[in-house]
Amino acid sequence: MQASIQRKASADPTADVVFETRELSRHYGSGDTLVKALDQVSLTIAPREFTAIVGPSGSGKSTLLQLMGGLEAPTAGEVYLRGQAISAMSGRDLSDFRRDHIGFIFQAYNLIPVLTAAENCEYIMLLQGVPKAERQARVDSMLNRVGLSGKADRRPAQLSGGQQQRVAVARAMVSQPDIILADEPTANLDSQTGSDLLDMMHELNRREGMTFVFSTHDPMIMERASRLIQLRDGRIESDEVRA
Ligand SMILES: Nc1ncnc2c1ncn2[C@@H]1O[C@H](COP(=O)(O)OP(=O)(O)OP(=O)(O)O)[C@@H](O)[C@H]1O
Repeated sequence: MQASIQRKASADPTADVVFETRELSRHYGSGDTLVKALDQVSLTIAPREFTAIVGPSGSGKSTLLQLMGGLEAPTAGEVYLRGQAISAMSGRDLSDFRRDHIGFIFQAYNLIPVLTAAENCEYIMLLQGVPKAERQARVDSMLNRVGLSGKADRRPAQLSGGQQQRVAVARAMVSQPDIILADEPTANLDSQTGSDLLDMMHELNRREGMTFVFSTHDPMIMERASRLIQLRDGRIESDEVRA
């Protein structure tokens, strides 16, 4: 009995882990100017978590998110997404993997200014070779879910900051990634707009099971988070599961 349970568990060791970091470090400079932005951080993220990474300025939050997303290379340690070592990939393999498995939401929205809201959402699926009819159906459905179906043909400059960030959420979700990494997504929004955006992401998390990891100073994100990871000086100071 015991043996069969163990065999079943080892058949898919990543089933209950989306993300894992092992002894992850990122150092800048050397000698007297050495900064351990991240220092041997090990953590796992389970499916459907709504995790906030918090901590004082300079504690390593953005660095951790950048390393988790493969946007920066670690000095030491490993990053795994669904059991695949992102930290061992480079070049085209890394960018293709990132495109297909990770959604990013940035503080400054980072939409392509010459494309409409719909085209911004469609862009990654174009690169993935998703057929046109499916692209359009997914974009329509996603823009509807973020409350922007009437604004599909507007370019970013014709949208408010909150609406642009909704497009960014739709763009991150529409290619159905394993996880969404959001770096201070509400930092440029007024509190009502930020609160509405968070309610929307929380709803997507609960209804569709999308896994989110935020780096943030925003108390509104902390209130809604199912898990709070507190960093200090590049290390995990506390890790609290709340739901
Ligand atoms: N490119 C870099 N070169 C040198 N030091 C860096 C670099 N990037 C980050 N650091 C340093 O690493 C440490 C962690 O920075 P990081 O941006 O991850 O912190 P943070 O918690 O996100 O801060 P904030 O809340 O202010 O955004 C800081 O001491 C920072 O100065």
